[in-house]
Amino acid sequence: MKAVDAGPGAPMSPRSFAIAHQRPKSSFLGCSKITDYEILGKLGEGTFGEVHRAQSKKTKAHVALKKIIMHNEKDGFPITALREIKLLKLLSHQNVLRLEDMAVEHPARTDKRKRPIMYMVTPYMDHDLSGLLDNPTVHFTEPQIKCYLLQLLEGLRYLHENHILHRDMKAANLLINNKGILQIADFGLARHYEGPTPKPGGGGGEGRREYTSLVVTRWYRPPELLMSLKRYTTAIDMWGVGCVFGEMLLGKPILTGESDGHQLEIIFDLCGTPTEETMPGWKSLPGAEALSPRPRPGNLSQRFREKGSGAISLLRELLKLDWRARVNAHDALQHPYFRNAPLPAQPGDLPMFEESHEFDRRKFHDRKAALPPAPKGGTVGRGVLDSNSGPNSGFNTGEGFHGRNGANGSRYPRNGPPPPPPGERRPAWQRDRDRDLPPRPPVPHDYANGWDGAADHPDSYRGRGRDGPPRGRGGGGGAREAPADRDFYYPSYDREGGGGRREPPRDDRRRHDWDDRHHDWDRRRIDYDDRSRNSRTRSRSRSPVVRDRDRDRDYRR
Ligand SMILES: Nc1ncnc2c1ncn2[C@@H]1O[C@H](COP(=O)(O)OP(=O)(O)OP(=O)(O)O)[C@@H](O)[C@H]1O
Repeated sequence: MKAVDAGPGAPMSPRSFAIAHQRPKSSFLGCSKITDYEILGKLGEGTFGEVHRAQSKKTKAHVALKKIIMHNEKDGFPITALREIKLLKLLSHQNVLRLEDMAVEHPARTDKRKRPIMYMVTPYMDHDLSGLLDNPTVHFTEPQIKCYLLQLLEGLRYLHENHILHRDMKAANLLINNKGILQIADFGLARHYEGPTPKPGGGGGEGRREYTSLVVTRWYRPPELLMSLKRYTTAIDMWGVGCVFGEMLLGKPILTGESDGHQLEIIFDLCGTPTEETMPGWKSLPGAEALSPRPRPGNLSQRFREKGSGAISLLRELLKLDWRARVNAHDALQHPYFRNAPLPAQPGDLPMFEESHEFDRRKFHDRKAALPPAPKGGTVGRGVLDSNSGPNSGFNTGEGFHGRNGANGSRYPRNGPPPPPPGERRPAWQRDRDRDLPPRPPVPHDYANGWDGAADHPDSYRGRGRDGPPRGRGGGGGAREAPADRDFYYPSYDREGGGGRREPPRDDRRRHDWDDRHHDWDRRRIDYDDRSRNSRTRSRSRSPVVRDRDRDRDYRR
């Protein structure tokens, strides 16, 4: 499909974008029944749903089914999921995951739930990059890294030229098949971008309007977002590409911050402390006011010295502190790194690997599984973990409409992760390997705090509703109910002595005021925590978010 650029002066509205991007009708099946697919096993558990592998009974093609879970049946089909579906239906590029069908599962007669469960159907991909990199038997060669990176940049150039911000660029969202094709997945946070599309030689350019800065998973979050820039650009995705590139080079994530403050610190360690030269105007960013980082030159060349000057040079371009000067996808594709030996491999020449998905590592390795997770929310929550059931569990069992079940909404029960289900796919290499990494970072607070999206355009692909106070349900560890007319998820902080999250008033003009008041309220909650617990209790019981904020405060001091 031809990229459509309305030109710098005339950004496209989501509606005109949709009209300009109609995919041929034949490329989308429509709505099938879940019984048209044979479920083969669980592939992943994202923030917003579970992903299962299945085979189409008609075509025999292997597919992935992403279950759209709803916390509350009465909330209806989540509008943010609708937006993700709508966007995915428009996109058509070799390096962007394609939505092929929607499948519906009607509840059994005996089932209490009334609404059907919907599944998004995409082609099955053998790996996600995160899972693949975690496999100790897999070692990427330089031509292979170049091949994946080229495909990632092609996919991103397509998205950016079409005014789409992905906003959750990370290795786990890059799917790879055994034909060597890489595809960008998970458009749950993507949105229409109203700024000018990046121009050759023009970096990311200047942002035109404000969006929420609480997007992108922490390890992949660029410094400008960590410092709360709201007028950001497509350059936020390019930072994520830099992190993924570094991760492919080193075989593990390169910036594994334990809190937002720590994340900034390690970015400064790598890229140098910002100055007016390297990041003009950084001091006036809202999140930088209290920062006085110790000066350091950055150690990028040192850390990647074995990877060659070409890789270092491209990495430097992608990990530029100054988002305006950060290389865009178009220019990155022209970087000499791809023209110098060893040349990029062709996808078809790449070796085949044992299938690997992030979920396997999370379930069997990652300490994240055992931690109380950061509050997560958004469109759809987490179903009950089908730990002790077969691969088809969750299908016609009614799980799709369950709420979250663990402490603080953990995907796991309070006592930590369950034992692996009998017979579930489990690559041998994942049983005996523990990597020395901190727990995976939480998804952006944005997912959790419905109000953050309020800064976004109403047409945002992940915009949030805004009116009315939430109806709290209280009770430790549970989710708070969202108002029926909205697709919010309110994580509960009751155990922390706070209440649930609140959301901004409907009136846009009051939104920013509200945000400020909300932050005050947040701070008060942290103070409350400090006062009300001795330090030992606190370190045991504070949620990661509150802990992060305390740590951030210390860093900022
Ligand atoms: N088409 C697919 N083929 C194979 N595996 C897939 C596919 N789609 C998703 N997965 C697996 O499921 C995981 C979660 O999928 P996805 O990122 O779309 O869900 P999410 O709920 O939005 O997750 P996140 O928490 O990252 O936002 C992926 O990391 C991947 O391992």
